[in-house]
Amino acid sequence: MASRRGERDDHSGFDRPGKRSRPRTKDRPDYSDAPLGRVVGIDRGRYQVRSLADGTDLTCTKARRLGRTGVIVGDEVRLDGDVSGDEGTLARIVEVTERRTVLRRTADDTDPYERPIVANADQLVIVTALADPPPRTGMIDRILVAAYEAGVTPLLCLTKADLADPAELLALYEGLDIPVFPTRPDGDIDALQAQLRDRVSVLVGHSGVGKSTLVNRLVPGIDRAVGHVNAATGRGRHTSTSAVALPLPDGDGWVIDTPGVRSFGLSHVTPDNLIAAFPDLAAVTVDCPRGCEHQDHSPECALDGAVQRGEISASRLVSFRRIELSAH
Ligand SMILES: Nc1nc2c(ncn2[C@@H]2O[C@H](COP(=O)(O)OP(=O)(O)OP(=O)(O)O)[C@@H](O)[C@H]2O)c(=O)[nH]1
Ligand SMILES: [Zn+2]
Repeated sequence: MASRRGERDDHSGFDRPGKRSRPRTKDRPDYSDAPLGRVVGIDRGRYQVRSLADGTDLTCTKARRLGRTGVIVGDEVRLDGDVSGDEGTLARIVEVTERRTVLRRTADDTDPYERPIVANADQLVIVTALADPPPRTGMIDRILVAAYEAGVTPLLCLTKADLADPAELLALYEGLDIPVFPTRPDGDIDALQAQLRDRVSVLVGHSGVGKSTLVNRLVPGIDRAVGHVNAATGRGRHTSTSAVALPLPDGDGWVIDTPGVRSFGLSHVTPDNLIAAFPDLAAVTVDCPRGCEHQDHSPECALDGAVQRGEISASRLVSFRRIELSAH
């Protein structure tokens, strides 16, 4: 049973029915002075946590009452147990502090199972190759929606600028006020580094776009495995398997690398939330008929009139209507 000992939760008894007569908050130990750490990786039930006090790397278990998926990469957590970080020791996560942001996705638009992927990111870097594999604007739009829904500021990093000109793609997004950073092997990444400095930035992109290559440049010495794009499918191998937070060498910033994704499901986003991710359009829809779905076929949708009068850009409306939430 030695291997299970680390999983035990001394406080799980507080959930027993007989103990409910007093308010539960009073039953809980007060962890407000317990040391803080940031979850930097999760692997087979063990949590890698970096102490916020002294930077020590700790291996942790999790209090059972936090639930099966209650702790995600980027979480700031309170720790109990052995926080020495010495070889073979285990600390325990006893509390997750309130998340400033939560990035979620679903496997596809019909998947009812929402996967929170990263907590507390300030920025979301959408990593898209300009070629090999070719850019998929539908995917960019979807990740943008997820970013707005999460309360995270989106940026666009366009890799492989040595292979194709970014102009065409940039034209599509010029009205969106999103910072754009083209990268190429023979160019510097100073502007991107300045944007990431002192912030927590999560990198999201299709497999094979060059995300690992980028992380290796941002965090020298980290040595993320670089895959190879399959010539037939244009897809990369899934060389990374779970999100991992890496400290940037200069300043207090972090990048959180996520596994390459092939799709970005939004079944957790309702149509109301979707329009909220397009604030310029949302302002116009107050003039729509009741129950308007704001689509091409929607009679008297106020968005069409606003485009005709030049009040909103046509490409913004196209971008919005391209995202069909099939689950609703
Ligand atoms: N020409 C060119 N090739 C690049 C560039 N960046 C990355 N590559 C190549 O693209 C391929 C995929 O790069 P990775 O960094 O493994 O891509 P990834 O997005 O991490 O892919 P997964 O690990 O599958 O998620 C590798 O062969 C890289 O050498 C670039 O800016 N220009
Ligand atoms: Zn409408």
